This record gives sequence, C-alpha cells and structure tokens, in this order.
Amino acid sequence: MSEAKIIDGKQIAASVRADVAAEVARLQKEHGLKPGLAVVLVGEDPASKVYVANKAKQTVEVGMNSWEHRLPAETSEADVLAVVDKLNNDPACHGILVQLPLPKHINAEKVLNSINPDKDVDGFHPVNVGRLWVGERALVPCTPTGSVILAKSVLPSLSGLDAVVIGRSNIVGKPVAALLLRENCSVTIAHSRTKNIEDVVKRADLVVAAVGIPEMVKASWIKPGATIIDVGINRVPSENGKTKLVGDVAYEECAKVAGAITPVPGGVGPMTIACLLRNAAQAAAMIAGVKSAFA
Ligand SMILES: Nc1nc(=O)c2c([nH]1)NC[C@@H]1CN(c3ccc(C(=O)N[C@@H](CCC(=O)O)C(=O)O)cc3)C=[N+]21
Ligand SMILES: [Mg+2]
Repeated sequence: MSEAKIIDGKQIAASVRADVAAEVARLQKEHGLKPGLAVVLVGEDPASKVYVANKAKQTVEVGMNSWEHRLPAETSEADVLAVVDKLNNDPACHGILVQLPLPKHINAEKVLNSINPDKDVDGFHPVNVGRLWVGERALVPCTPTGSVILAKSVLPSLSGLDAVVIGRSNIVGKPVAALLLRENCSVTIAHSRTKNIEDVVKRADLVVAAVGIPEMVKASWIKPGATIIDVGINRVPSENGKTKLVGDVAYEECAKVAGAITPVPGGVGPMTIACLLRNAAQAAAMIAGVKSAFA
C-alpha cells in the first residue's frame, strides 16, 4: 500500500501570509490603511504566552500594527470588558482576539459577545456565526478556514464529497461543517454520542478530526484514499520523559490508508495564525468600506 501525501501546513501557511502581506501593502498604498490587530491575554498560561508571542511576531512581519494586552490572572471581568470596549472604540484597531481559555471567574461568553462583530477576527461572535450560516459576508473562524484551505490543496473540488467532521465545538466542528456545506460537501457531524462512529467515518472522502482526544481515529476507520485533516493538538508524554504533540488521528497507521493527511505539528496549527492575519486584513477593509482581497 502506498503512503499518503503529507499536506505541508507550514508551507501553505507561509503562502497565505505572503498573500496577506500583499493585501496589507495594497490597502496601505491605495487607501492609506494600515490594519491593526490587538490580542488580549489574561493570566500566565505558558503555552498561551508562546502562542501569543508567535502571533505578534507574524502580525508585524505581514506589515500590520500589533498590540498585546497582558493582564494578570486575577483581573476582574469588568476590567477585561473595559479593555475590549476601549479596543472597540479605537479606530486604529481593526481586529480583537481575546485568548481562550479565560480564568474561571470571567464569563467568556459575555466577553466574546462584547467584541464589535466587525472586529471579531476569531469569528466567534453570534453575529458572525449567523452570517456564516446564512451565507452573508462574515469573519469566519481561523482553524476551520485553514482546514478547508488544506483540504482544497489536495482536492481540486470538494463538491459532492462525503465529509465527516468529528467534534461539534463552536470553535471548530460547527464552523468547519458550515464551510464544507458551502463547498457542496455532504456533511455529517459525528461526536461522542455517535453510534458506530468508525462506520460513519469510514464512509468519508474527507475526514476533519476535531475532538481533542489523542490519536482517537484509527486506520480501520479510514476509507482507502480519503483525505484527513487533523485539527487536534494534544500534548502527551513521550518516551524520553518529555512531552510531544500528537493529533486526534493515529498518524502512522492512518497515513498507510489515507490519500492525503496533515501532520501534527506542522499541519492545521500554522494555518490558524495565518488565517487570523487574513481575517484582520479583511476586517480592516470591511470597516473602511473598501474592497477586500479575501471576502
Ligand atoms: N481566541 C482564541 N483563538 C484561537 O485561535 C486560540 C485561542 N483563543 N486559544 C488557544 C488556541 C490554540 N491555538 C493555536 C494556534 C496555532 C498553533 C500552532 O501553530 N501550532 C503548531 C505547533 C506549536 C508547538 O510546537 O507548540 C503546529 O501545530 O504546528 C497552536 C495553537 C489557537 N487558539
Ligand atoms: Mg481559532
């Protein structure tokens, strides 16, 4: 049996970032517009800090303004809401990302719903969720957008394909299902209560795994030649006493059956940040009322 084609998320993310850099340069030249992205981080989670630092670096690299608001873990909900309100009213800021998870004493839903939907670069606000499902111009969540770009990099058309999404979160499962439906896939959302999940997944031409369970999807679940997009990023113990990242898919065995597969790391992860920058450029153009290269 032949090995699956490995979908290179790092390389495709670099090409998305190059497109964003070109769009940022065009907005500057034609409209004197410099997109700006603000990230709000509450607390000291070390993984979050690395991720936020990465985002800030890449934001500057594509030519956008970048701001980081690092608040102590014990910051009150009212103070977080006040920071969001200030950014909502700052004309230089076109995109606001509040890093999740938030500390337990803060109502995350309340904070996310307080973001101006036109600056909601995560696409988590109910207004953007609604716009996505009815087919209006929307800011679309980054990981789902990146996942579909990766699928399209190996499948010339998604039209008519059986797509199975594993996971029903608001962050990935539901929005990726909306995007695949828009691409004319027949979409099934499978989840922890799905009966005979392996049989359901086995029907799929395209599998998007977003459950957060390390290596849950086995080779026996995969139709030969299927495309696998692995959204999972799970840190697990490794042989040498350290930790390593694995996806929601048992990569080695599934790569023997699939037609194409994303690795972890180096698959969907890098696409998430690239699509965040893309959303910030799109938000800036939309707020300014000028044409956008992206939506
Ligand atoms: N409001 C909000 N929006 C988010 O989009 C959001 C968030 N909060 N909170 C945290 C999660 C996590 N997340 C990642 C994005 C990229 C990588 C990424 O680039 N991962 C690399 C590996 C990085 C490593 O080696 O640790 C890869 O998969 O190749 C990881 C994680 C976005 N998130
Ligand atoms: Mg995301």
